[in-house]
Amino acid sequence: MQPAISVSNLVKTYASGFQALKGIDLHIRRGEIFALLGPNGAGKTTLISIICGLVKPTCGTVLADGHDIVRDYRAARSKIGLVPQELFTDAFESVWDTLKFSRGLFGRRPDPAYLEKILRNLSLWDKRDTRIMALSGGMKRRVMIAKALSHEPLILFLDEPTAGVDVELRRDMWEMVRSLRANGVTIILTTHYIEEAEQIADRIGIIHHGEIILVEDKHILMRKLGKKRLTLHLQSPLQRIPASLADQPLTLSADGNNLIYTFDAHGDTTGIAHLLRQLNDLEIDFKDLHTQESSLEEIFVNLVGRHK
Ligand SMILES: Nc1ncnc2c1ncn2[C@@H]1O[C@H](COP(=O)(O)OP(=O)(O)OP(=O)(O)O)[C@@H](O)[C@H]1O
Repeated sequence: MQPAISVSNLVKTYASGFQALKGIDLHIRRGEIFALLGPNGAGKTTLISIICGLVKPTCGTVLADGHDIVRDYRAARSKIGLVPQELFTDAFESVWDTLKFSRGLFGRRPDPAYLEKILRNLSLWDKRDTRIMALSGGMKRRVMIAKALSHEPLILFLDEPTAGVDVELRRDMWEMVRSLRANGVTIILTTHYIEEAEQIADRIGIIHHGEIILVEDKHILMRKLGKKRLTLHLQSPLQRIPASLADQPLTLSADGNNLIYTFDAHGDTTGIAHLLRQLNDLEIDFKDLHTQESSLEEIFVNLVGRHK
């Protein structure tokens, strides 16, 4: 099947001479939720802005649902909904008129029932006649989402959708994202809340210094790069890690009460049995122990750190 978005050898050099994207290749599958992660300044917004036709690429091609975003801009753009990072919309218009106008811009026939459904899903129906300027920040953000959906796009971009929004809106948003995906919409989101990507995304892409350094199925990524941690709660605190354990991947908590052992969950051996024997020989007793898997956040920090 043709990908929802195909990006090939995409380069962006800004007028300042700064190269924000250095030859990106990326294929977004139909109907997936793709989380694009990267530190500040990595190039996420630049990439999204090019795909949505807001910024001109220096070279390379982007196809949205098979349409070239430069040569066949209108067709490509009509497939895409964008919820930008910044809030901007016509302050004097009512919510309803804004949506109606936005749908019309894409040449779509009026469909009040569809617009009503979006507004109800976003808890904006009661505000349909309110001018945008009279809405709270969170409601304005909901309007941005409603606007992005007004022309029934196949592909939805959410650029930092939950930055500064309250818990309720965040929950509504993820519920909506899941139901859009169930209806076949492809969703690409950027977020700084990596635990959100961990919860919601099917695949993860990591961009760093204008390059895609990894694209992977979330579960595979976590299995491949995830580490496990064994924490031993000691009977009596240690001052320091004994010299005979120096070659072990151990850390001691600041209060000396916990020894933390990191191991590869998928290696042939974990080394735990050996460690426990060593502790026994050293007469280091523990009251309790527990294991924990590393989060996507830890994997991310580790990967980005390695590509500094
Ligand atoms: N108009 C511009 N002219 C020159 N440089 C720019 C321009 N817009 C962005 N940049 C630079 O390009 C790089 C990528 O910026 P971009 O906004 O795409 O990053 P980002 O990954 O979205 O970051 P953030 O997480 O902070 O939103 C940054 O170094 C930025 O300073």
